[in-house]
Amino acid sequence: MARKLDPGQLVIASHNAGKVREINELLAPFGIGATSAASLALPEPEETADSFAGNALLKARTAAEASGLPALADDSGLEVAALADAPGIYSARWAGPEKDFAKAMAKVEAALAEIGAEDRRARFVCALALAWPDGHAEVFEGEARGSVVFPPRGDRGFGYDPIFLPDGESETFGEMDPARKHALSHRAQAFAKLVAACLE
Ligand SMILES: O=c1nc[nH]c2c1ncn2[C@H]1C[C@H](O)[C@@H](COP(=O)(O)OP(=O)(O)OP(=O)(O)O)O1
Ligand SMILES: [Mg+2]
Repeated sequence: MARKLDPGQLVIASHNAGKVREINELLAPFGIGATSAASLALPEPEETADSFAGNALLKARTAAEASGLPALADDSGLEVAALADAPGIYSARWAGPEKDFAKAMAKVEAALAEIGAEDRRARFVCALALAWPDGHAEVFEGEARGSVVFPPRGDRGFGYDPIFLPDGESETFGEMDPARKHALSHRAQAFAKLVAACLE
């Protein structure tokens, strides 16, 4: 049995504004007041684990310990099949310290061109970790399957959204209405599992 989350205060342990916005939109129907890690000036831990779940747990535990509140962290990334699932857990790092995702998307295109790959299959993966100050934690994973397209399309969303075309859709995550992204995304899939386990 997963531990239930009280509708009190929750810290969103992320320094990525795009993610924080999406997580707030997902939390809105549950009446949970969320504070951002940035507004509490929480430290940004080094992501030393070798999996999405491991890094999500590390971020959630650090924030729960520092704030004394339950903390929700998200570790996510883009896996491109022809690139042996790169950039994967290194998705943020491919954008460099300046967080230049135009550069990161161009790197994906160049890496595919370099090996002459025609296979464009890709997926977004998200691990959400919920940690309490006493050390208890729960992790939930979700994925969205699709393909990468070039050139990038659309300026909604964040990160690699402009090159991700979900299976069965005609618009990239960068083009589509945010509500549509929430119906399909890796983050929304993981969140639905969290809701079923910890909020209902
Ligand atoms: O829905 C998404 N749409 C587009 N790109 C996405 C998405 N979800 C993850 N991504 C990419 C960009 C992000 O920078 C990286 C996650 O890296 P990740 O370490 O989990 O997040 P981060 O460093 O940006 O913020 P933080 O660790 O403070 O939560 O994967
Ligand atoms: Mg990060």
